[in-house]
Amino acid sequence: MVNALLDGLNEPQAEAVVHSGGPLLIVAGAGSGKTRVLTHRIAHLIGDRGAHPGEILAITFTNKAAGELRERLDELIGGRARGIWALTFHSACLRILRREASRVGLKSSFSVYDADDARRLLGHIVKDLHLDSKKTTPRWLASEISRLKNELISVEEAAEAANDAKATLVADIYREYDHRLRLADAVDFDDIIGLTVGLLRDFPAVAESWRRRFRHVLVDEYQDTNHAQYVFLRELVGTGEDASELSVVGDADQSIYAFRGATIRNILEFEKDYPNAKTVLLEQNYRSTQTILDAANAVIKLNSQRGPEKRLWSAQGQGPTIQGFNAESDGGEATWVANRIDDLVDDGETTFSEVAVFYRTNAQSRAFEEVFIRRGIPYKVVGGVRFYERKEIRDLLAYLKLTVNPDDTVSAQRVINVPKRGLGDKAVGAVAQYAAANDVSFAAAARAVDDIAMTPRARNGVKKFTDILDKAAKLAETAGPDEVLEQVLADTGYLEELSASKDPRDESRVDNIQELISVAHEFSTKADEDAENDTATFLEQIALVADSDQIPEEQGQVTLMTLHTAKGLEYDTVFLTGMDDGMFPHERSMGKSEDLEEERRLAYVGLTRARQRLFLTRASTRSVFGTPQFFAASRFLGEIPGGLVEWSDSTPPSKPVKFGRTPSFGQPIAMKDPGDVPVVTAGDKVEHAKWGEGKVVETKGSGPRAQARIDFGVGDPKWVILRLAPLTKVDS
Ligand SMILES: Nc1ncnc2c1ncn2[C@@H]1O[C@H](COP(=O)(O)OP(=O)(O)OP(=O)(O)O)[C@@H](O)[C@H]1O
Ligand SMILES: [Mg+2]
Repeated sequence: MVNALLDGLNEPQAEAVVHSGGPLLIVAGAGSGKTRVLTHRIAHLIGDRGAHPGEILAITFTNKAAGELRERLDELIGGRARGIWALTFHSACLRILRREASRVGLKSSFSVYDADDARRLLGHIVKDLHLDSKKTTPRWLASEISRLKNELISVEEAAEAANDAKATLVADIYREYDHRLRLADAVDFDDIIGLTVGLLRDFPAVAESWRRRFRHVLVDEYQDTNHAQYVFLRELVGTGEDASELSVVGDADQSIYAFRGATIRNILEFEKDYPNAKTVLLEQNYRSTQTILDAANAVIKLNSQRGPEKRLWSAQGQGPTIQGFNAESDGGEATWVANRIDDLVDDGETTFSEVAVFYRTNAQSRAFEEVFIRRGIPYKVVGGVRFYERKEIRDLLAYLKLTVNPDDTVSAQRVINVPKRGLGDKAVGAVAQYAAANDVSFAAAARAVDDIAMTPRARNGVKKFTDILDKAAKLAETAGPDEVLEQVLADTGYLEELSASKDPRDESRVDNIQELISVAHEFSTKADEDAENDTATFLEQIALVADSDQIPEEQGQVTLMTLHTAKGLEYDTVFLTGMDDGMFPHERSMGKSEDLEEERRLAYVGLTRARQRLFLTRASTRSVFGTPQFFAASRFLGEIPGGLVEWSDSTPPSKPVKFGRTPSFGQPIAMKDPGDVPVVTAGDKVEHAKWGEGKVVETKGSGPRAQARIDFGVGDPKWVILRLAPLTKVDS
């Protein structure tokens, strides 16, 4: 057994696998087998050290990664792997919370609010407190409160620490938000971790029993843990005599979730936090060619905030040179990428499923999708607007959530008048007011509708709503989520409303609902013996899907995703696109050096996903909100040694394209020579080929970025890029 598990591991890897006793830290660069070591270590614990699978908690960054870990273990040690908890932080803490709910003041049927629910709840609060929702946006509040929760700062501590108007406002809303969450018997994502920490801290006996249960805790991607997750691990594992064995693997250079509170501190100071820790360094990369590694190393070297110096090397040889392409437009960039993919697949060099296209932000997928559809290149976009974020799906899930937790206020307010039941804002407001005055949940208030002043028609509507909920809740006691959904659809007339609609989008909504019912049906009839298949579990699974959980299982599709989602994955062929300053590094991150370093780590993550072939592409103009804008090459490109990349350019534009529409693919828009760019100032008269005569209102930028806002007498004044616009100055 020992040999079988250690076969195919190098010396430090094997050392990490068999290490026993104190805490273990494996720090190493990308592709050095960290995840592989973790998997082998678990197999070793069970196979050679006699650990019971139930004693193992393995924390991965996504549910998909957890699934893969289980699969790999199945290969290594067979069915015995089933009892281990291979979960994300959120799934693991949620399981613990469900079992101990009453101790933290929750019912075991509590709801999980995702980001959208949380923002809605904050929206209600902003409205009820008569705050300006443009200045105090729910999105901003959500991120402020999330930051506090990730730091484990309680409502009281936030209020105490608040020393200016802004912090006081946030603290006040934090208090109200938490109060309303508890009234709704709901937790948000950050609470899942925070409440579990509270549980372990406040109930030493509970902490001890979980510690006895999980004798081995293993964490992948440790560099992306935030403070709350760090404390959770500490509390769970313990530090005394009875501490469990903690093994973490990570790479400070791949920490890319600072915006969610992740802090490299956790990995940099592991040895301080756990003084008897053993540290293992891995230096051989098994994933990529030396060329790819050289490029990645050259970029990351420029960061000042780093872990121990790593010398990552590959035995795979130099491999092909990196290919770079300077496109004139984002459409041209996408066309070039499609051409390369077609060539590689035609030549039998790779398959579609071994190709990934990365970009910085979700919106960038559109240009690629358009070209791929035209070309018949099969693809799948990971992330973006997700199935479970669609309106009709969220509506139905709201009903489903209410069957499990009748106090779920955000869900109740969402669907009390969906489909329409003759309830105006006034009636809904009256119910909400009653709820606030009596400190009960919205749905509880709806049930007391006889005590609330409103028109008989509205009262009837409310009663119809609570009747539907009661009936659905009753069915949910014995039936699966698919049957409950079908009954809700029948009772509410939701489908009829969609069918009667003339909006063409409503047709696809009906398809989506069908899809949801199929998913629910599949879930309900799942044969897996130890799987729970009640509605609450179904909802939980949906609430915790992460972007990278949707990576295609079926073969034969190119994968399109953001760089953040690409973490931990690998592909034969990788296209890193949108390599323009302002796109990547992202515009918002170019100011502060620590933000720029985070972007550089993201570049490092992207570059190191490639096994064989790496392509870097950019475009000098991109359509931003329908208007072409000029971009300079990403500074990261300049950081890669020239000899590693072979650049090519698109052919210069032959004929000018009319300004004012998105440049079409492969048809770059014309740019004036610098000498021909009109120089204008406010007050100047100009003539535009399409819009006619206008007057310059203001100007900004200089050189190739010079822009002017021009009033053409119709609509709002328009911003144009002087280098691109078919515009001449008119002497007056
Ligand atoms: N000793 C080894 N022999 C052969 N292949 C290996 C060895 N160690 C790792 N690999 C392979 O190298 C690739 C990278 O390994 P793995 O994904 O575990 O690296 P990682 O350090 O977790 O990377 P990342 O930092 O990107 O998460 C995988 O395909 C893995 O199977
Ligand atoms: Mg990994």
